[in-house]
Amino acid sequence: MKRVVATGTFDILHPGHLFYLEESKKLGDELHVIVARDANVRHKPRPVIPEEQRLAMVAALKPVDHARLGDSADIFAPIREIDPDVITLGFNQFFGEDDLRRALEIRGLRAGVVRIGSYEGPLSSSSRIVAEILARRRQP
Ligand SMILES: Cc1cc2nc3c(=O)[nH]c(=O)nc-3n(C[C@H](O)[C@H](O)[C@H](O)COP(=O)(O)O)c2cc1C
Ligand SMILES: Nc1ncnc2c1ncn2[C@@H]1O[C@H](COP(=O)(O)OP(=O)(O)OP(=O)(O)O)[C@@H](O)[C@H]1O
Repeated sequence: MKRVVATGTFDILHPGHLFYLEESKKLGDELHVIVARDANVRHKPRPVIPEEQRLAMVAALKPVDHARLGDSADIFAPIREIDPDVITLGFNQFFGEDDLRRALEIRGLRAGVVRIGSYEGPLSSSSRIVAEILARRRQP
């Protein structure tokens, strides 16, 4: 049984998320998704949707076998528990592949790392959807 781990914030779901999760699932038999904790999303504006609600929506997607909230303090704690064969990185995730490989090796974790490509849809970005809503609802 080959386990794959995908990660992300998944604030406002769109086809790019689905593409990333479908491509991740193709790399193994069981897809586990780690959803970022609200408090850990510091590299961009805080998510609009609370973490439990983001988790519930991700868990309901077809390619997803298991979804959980990430650890608050140690991002490698869920990886130790799941013990995946592969960890996928999305096209715009800030972790470098080699940095992640090194961090896993130092901790004695055996997972390989695969970068997934991007899906080019018109509104395939949570932040672009938020910007579009703000633009359309702005008072004249
Ligand atoms: C291997 C790996 C494990 C992660 N584990 C956690 C975790 O336990 N808790 C958490 O809050 N975020 C975790 N993250 C980070 C988020 O899931 C997400 O990748 C990060 O916030 C970047 O968000 P983005 O999808 O908006 O680029 C992990 C990321 C990676 C690559
Ligand atoms: N258009 C897309 N094509 C492929 N993968 C995507 C796409 N959008 C997001 N992903 C991937 O889905 C995962 C979760 O993405 P995230 O929650 O950061 O959404 P996002 O739409 O990129 O957010 P934001 O627009 O706020 O940066 C990440 O691994 C990310 O690379």
